[in-house]
Amino acid sequence: MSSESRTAVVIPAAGRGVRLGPGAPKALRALNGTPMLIHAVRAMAESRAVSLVVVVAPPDGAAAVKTLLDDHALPERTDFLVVPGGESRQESVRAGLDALPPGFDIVLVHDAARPLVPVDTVDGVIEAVRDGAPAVVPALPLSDTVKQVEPAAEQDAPEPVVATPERARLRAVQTPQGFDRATLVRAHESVTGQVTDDAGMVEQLGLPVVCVPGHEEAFKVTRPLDLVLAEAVLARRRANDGF
Ligand SMILES: Nc1ccn([C@@H]2O[C@H](COP(=O)(O)OP(=O)(O)OP(=O)(O)O)[C@@H](O)[C@H]2O)c(=O)n1
Ligand SMILES: C[C@](O)(CO)[C@H](O)COP(=O)(O)O
Repeated sequence: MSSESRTAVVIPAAGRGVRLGPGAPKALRALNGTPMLIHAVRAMAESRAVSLVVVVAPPDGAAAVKTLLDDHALPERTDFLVVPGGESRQESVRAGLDALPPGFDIVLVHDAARPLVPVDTVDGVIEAVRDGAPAVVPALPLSDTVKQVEPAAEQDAPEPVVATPERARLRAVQTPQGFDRATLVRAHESVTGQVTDDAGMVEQLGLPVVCVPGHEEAFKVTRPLDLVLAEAVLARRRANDGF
């Protein structure tokens, strides 16, 4: 794939954010006064390689998300589309893919819930796809030892440990995940089971997926403590910009 290849990003933003607690859909909640989704959109549009961003809005919230995008300053070189999402992340990504116009050979899929990913991480993923990998995921080594368990039937009941995978061979994967468009479309057309990320669908096609370095600041806002961390990261960026 050449450096002439055009890149689009699909941002699934249709989740409710149940683990974050009661409130508006997660992507619309504020971080430092600005909706998480706007941070995520800006993070993608900061890459000069990205010329289209497709936002997948909560099913009944597409009009509100369009207004939100219109009301915030975003780079003029990037086009934006908004489509309604589905019941699962997988369905939402599929809705975004269906809305992609022709002419984009590289597609990134980026969680609205990872609003602070640095542009160097985004560019690293795009570069690896341009270099010929059909599927690329940013990833970090784990800090904790991981146990495989037999899940308990009751919440908080003790769970028997089945195995301890070798930590050095494990990675925690983030987004944006990057794909050769035809590969991602084929994965979404042919893989029907439950998956938790798009690269997992490509794996199921038997195609290679590679990891490139992720970034600590690309963490996913999932639980309330993550909001505290996200605001602290933004405060640190502001302080650094001040010097
Ligand atoms: N039906 C869904 C579910 C999730 N997502 C998006 O997928 C990303 C990752 O999902 P997650 O962090 O699990 O978000 P939620 O599903 O909102 O979280 P929860 O499971 O706590 O409800 C988020 O940007 C979320 O908006 C989506 O577009 N459509
Ligand atoms: C895609 C993802 O962010 C990669 O780590 C993650 O799998 C999404 O999981 P979620 O439980 O749907 O947030």
